[in-house]
Amino acid sequence: MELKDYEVLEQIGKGSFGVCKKIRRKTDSKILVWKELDYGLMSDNEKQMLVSEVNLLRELRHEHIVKYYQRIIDKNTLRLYIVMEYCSGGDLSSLIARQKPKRKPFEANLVMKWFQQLLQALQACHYRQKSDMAKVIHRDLKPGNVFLDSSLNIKLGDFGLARILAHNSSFATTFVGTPYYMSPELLNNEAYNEKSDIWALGCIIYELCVLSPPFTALNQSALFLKIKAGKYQPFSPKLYSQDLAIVINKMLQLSPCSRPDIAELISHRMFKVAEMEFG
Ligand SMILES: CN(C)CCCNS(=O)(=O)c1cccc(Nc2nc(OCC3CCCCC3)c3[nH]cnc3n2)c1
Repeated sequence: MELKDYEVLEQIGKGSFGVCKKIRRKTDSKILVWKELDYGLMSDNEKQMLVSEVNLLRELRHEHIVKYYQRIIDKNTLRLYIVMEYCSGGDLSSLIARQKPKRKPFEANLVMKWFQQLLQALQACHYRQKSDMAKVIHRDLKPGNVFLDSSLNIKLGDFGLARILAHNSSFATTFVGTPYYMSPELLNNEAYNEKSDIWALGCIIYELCVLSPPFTALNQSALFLKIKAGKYQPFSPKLYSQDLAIVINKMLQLSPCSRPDIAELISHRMFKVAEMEFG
């Protein structure tokens, strides 16, 4: 397939990597998206990193990870197009923003479903990382990178791209969001590890229950102090199980080794109850 095999429908948004557009495949009218990246300003090293990130994207196949279809390189415009599945439910950050004015947090069953699906998606990534020692994918886990399909199932977005391009000065400066989900170890410039994802996931699940992240501040330095202090407003368990509140608290432990890992979380009894009730 080439660029001419697709029809551009509309621009969905702009990310640190470039532009995201909704497209239609002409052969079967399937709706997809592509992300356009300008690699014209990239050094050879950055291009190499981009190639390896895209190759990793191709290998991550999981029902709760956005499906990668193909990449198209346009040597005339020095642009890379990455074709992926379109998630009609949009991104979680927009969903939370729409839920907030209703002052009604998400249903407990929905939060547990999304929690379980996010854990399954992360497990697929971590497993992949383990088997391929060559490269650990840095995940930029945040609600804006978590999408939903038409049945409100989770589709974890393409994190690697944002990270790769963040190294590229021209990209890093233009799109800097507030790093609400940054873990204490990352603030201390320690190595990124799987437990950093557990922290970010804890922040996201907390936000689904409270409709705001556990750590907020008016500026970045105040936010960093709050994260390093690790103190946050406990959410009222009246809408959610005590188990959930305890698990989130463990995921937001300052020291990475005190946080549970994916395996512990996936097998937690709080998911069992849900399965028993709804089979
Ligand atoms: C029911 N409605 C209220 C739902 C509103 C929802 N419809 S919507 O307005 O077109 C809409 C909104 C946001 C996303 C999507 N689908 C989507 N977005 C992606 O990336 C967005 C991009 C990410 C980086 C920053 C800029 C935006 C994807 N990447 C791979 N697959 C993707 N799918 C659709």
